[in-house]
This record gives sequence, structure tokens and C-alpha cells, in this order.
Amino acid sequence: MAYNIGLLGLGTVGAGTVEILLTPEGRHPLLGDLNLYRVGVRDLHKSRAVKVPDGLLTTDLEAIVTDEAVDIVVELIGGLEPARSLILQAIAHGKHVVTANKAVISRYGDEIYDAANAAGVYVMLEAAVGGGIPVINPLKQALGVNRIQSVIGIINGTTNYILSRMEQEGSDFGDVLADAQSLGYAEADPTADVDGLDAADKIAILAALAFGGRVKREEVHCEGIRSISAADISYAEKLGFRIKLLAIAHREESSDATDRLQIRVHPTLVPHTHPLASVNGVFNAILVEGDPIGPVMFYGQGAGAGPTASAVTSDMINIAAILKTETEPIPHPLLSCTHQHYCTLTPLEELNSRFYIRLIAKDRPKVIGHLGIIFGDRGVSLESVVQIGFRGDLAEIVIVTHETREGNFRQALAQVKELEAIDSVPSVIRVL
Ligand SMILES: NC(=O)C1=CN([C@@H]2O[C@H](COP(=O)(O)OP(=O)(O)OC[C@H]3O[C@@H](n4cnc5c(N)ncnc54)[C@H](OP(=O)(O)O)[C@@H]3O)[C@@H](O)[C@H]2O)C=CC1
Ligand SMILES: N[C@@H](CC=O)C(=O)O
Ligand code: NA
Repeated sequence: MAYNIGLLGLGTVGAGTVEILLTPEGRHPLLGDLNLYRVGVRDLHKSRAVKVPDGLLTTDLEAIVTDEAVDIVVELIGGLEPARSLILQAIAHGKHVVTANKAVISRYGDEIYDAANAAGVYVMLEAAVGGGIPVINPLKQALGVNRIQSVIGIINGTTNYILSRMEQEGSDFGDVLADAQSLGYAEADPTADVDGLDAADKIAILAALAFGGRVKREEVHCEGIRSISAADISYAEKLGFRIKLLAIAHREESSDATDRLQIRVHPTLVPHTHPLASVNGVFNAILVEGDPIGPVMFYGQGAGAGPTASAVTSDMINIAAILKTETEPIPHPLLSCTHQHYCTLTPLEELNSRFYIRLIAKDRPKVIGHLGIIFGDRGVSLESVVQIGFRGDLAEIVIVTHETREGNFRQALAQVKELEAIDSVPSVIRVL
């Protein structure tokens, strides 16, 4: 039995997907049931990384998603529109959908899953988080019986690649970003990577699966890596940390059964001894803690043509397998998404965290004493205060706090910034 594939997009991931479809030897036999039927692009004359059989390319993407002969629509164009409308149109025409588009799913997942469940079709998105790493399907299936406590991950390949190169070579942010773009890791608009938006899309998706409720994407707190300097990377190293862009989703259990979730993305000082500290380059890792399984870590390449296409085509053969064997009506209880309620998120000021602060202060007596008093008055206890060096008559001071309530820390910091002796506060980074 052959299933016709309507592929939307032939960029980095689309080309990687075609490459797998056209070279099935030595791979799963179900690939032989997938027939590349149409490929939608914007520009018919662009040179391509793969040779597509003659007559398949078209710029009419609507014709693909409404074509009666198409069984599975694979959306790899990215962005919000027309991706969202094409996915909804495909569903309305009874097509199963595979997508790598975390931006669309994190914002319009509710609408898309409601439509898919009503139409009795599947929407699969393994490539949307962690690229080639199997993490979506394991959360739905193999870990489904666990009560998940936390999901902490490095889930943006571009920023991890940039931070790793900055750390290893002292390279400049801008040069390394250009390399990440040429390697096909970055989004069409790389600000989505650099400002943490892509990681926020992904953690919203993982949290919804892990904690069994819908997550409003706009409530996910998100900071990127633009402000991370070579100086911070080097000081962090001396203090025993690496700087990583972490995405964190954590369940705060309460006695009255109204659990709240912390969901956030921000640069973080990660101790050298932590398993996420050694995840470098385009590699991603997702550390899941569940009851009773304990810690489980997923590791692999989080971006790039081949790894991402591996996840896309695995979803395609999963659908083909179901279509071949399934007799039960869908939605399939382990593969579809049927949550209806929204999770409650903890406000940022109520989170507890340690902080690293780099201050530039006038080199005069009592400055460090004043800092201790201001932080102490807000209940913020300091773990270490180190005067690192001098710039003319200015001293550079690095402070690491003990765990503290974010709201208290921010109030103390505002007061510190007003001190006449403080010239500037170039960096404030949370510590894991
Ligand atoms: N790159 C990666 O490593 C990863 C990407 N993803 C996701 O996969 C998706 C695709 O990413 P990627 O392959 O990098 O993107 P690219 O920019 O490389 O490719 C996008 C493709 O979609 C086509 N396209 C875009 N908009 C339109 C439109 N309006 N009409 C017709 N065709 C259109 C482009 O056509 P044309 O070529 O003619 O311009 C191009 O072929 C995105 O959702 C991304 O977030 C997920 C994981 C990893
Ligand atoms: N731009 C993304 C691509 C994969 O999702 C990243 O860098 O991780
Ligand atoms: Na994945």
C-alpha cells in the first residue's frame, strides 16, 4: 500500500527529508510505502540540495493540501502564516500532518489539535523539539505513566553552538551566528534563536506533554543570549560553571491539588559537574525527572538537515504503520493530544533561584559592605563576592547569591543600581 506525501518546503529540512525518502535502502521497509507525490516551494528556479523527480515541484501549496490523492501533508515551510492555514486546510481535507514547526504548534496547537481530533487525523511533530532526538514520542508513550516533576533542556542548537564556540575559541557572537546560519541551524529569522523565542516555543510544547495540560505560549518567560559577553563566560569558567541557554519546566506541588508550573527560558550558569554542562555545539539534551523513573536524559543533534529529517520521516512511517494496521477509530490515545484545560504558571517574582551578578564599582572603601547590607535587608544571602580586577579607577566585582526569591533579589538589585559607588551592572545571570 502506498501513501502519497505532499511535502511543503524544500529548504534545509525538506531537502534532508527528500534525501531519506529517495534512498530507502538499509532503512525501515515502511519507507517503501511512502510516495513523494508533490513538493511545494516559493521559487521554482532556486538551486536545491537534492534532485527532486521531474514534475513534482509546484508553488501552489493550497493545491497540495486540498489534493484528494495526498494522504500525509508534511509542513516544513516554517513561520506562522501560511503554515497555520495550510495545516488547518490539510486537516479539513482529511490529511494527516507531520510538522517541524514549533512556532505554529506552540501558538496554535489548541486550534490544530481540536481540528485534528474532530477530523480523525494525526498531527505528529517529533522534529519540532530537539531536532533528531526522539523526545516528543517518548514523552507521549514510554514515559506516559510517570508523574513528571521537571523537564530541563538545552533545546536550541544555534545558541548552544554560539555559546560553545564563544567559550572554546573566544569567538565573536556575530561571526559564530553567521556560521550557524550557513550550517542550516538557525531559523529564517535568527532572532527567534538568539532571543530565546525558539526555545520558549519548544519548552511550551514539552511542558504541555509532560504535565498534561495546555500552556499559553505568551506566559512563558523568555530571555536570550545577546547580553552574554566573553567576560562572563570566562568568569563563569573560573567559578566552575558553563553558560547555557536553558529551558526549564518544573511542577510546584501544592497540598490543595492546584499544582503550578514554572516555565522559563534564560541563560544559566550550569555547574561543570551537571550533565547538561558538557552538551556542546549543535547538540541538544533534555533531562526529564519523573516518578517513579527518576532522571532520564535525551541527547543528540538538535538541528541540521539530516538529524531533523530523521525525526520527520520517523513520524511519517509511524502514520503509515497506523494506517496499515489500525482498526480502532482515532484519536489514538497515545499519539493524539486531547488536553482541554490550561496550566497555571507561577509568576517570575515568586521563583527561587541563585544569581550571578557582575558589577562595575568605584574602587573605594565600604562598597562591598554596602552591597552585603542591601542584599541582606531583602533576605538575599551572598554565597561569594569576588573583586576580579580593575579598569582604571573602577573595580569589577562578581557576586553569586544563595537561592533566593526572584522578587526580593530584583528589589535589592534596583537599590544597588542606585548606589553612587556603582557605575554599572553589566550582567545578571541565574545559576542552576
Ligand atoms: N533547520 C533546522 O535545523 C530545523 C528546522 N526546524 C523547523 O523546520 C521548518 C523548516 O525549517 P528549514 O528547513 O530550516 O527552513 P528553510 O528556510 O531552509 O526552508 C523553508 C522552505 O519552505 C519554503 N517556503 C517558505 N515559505 C513559503 C511560502 N510562503 N510558500 C511556499 N514555500 C515556502 C521555502 O521555499 P524556497 O526554497 O523556494 O524559498 C523553503 O524551501 C521550520 O519550521 C523550522 O523551525 C525544526 C528543527 C530543526
Ligand atoms: N533553529 C533551531 C532549529 C531546530 O529546531 C535551533 O537552532 O535549534
Ligand atoms: Na525531536
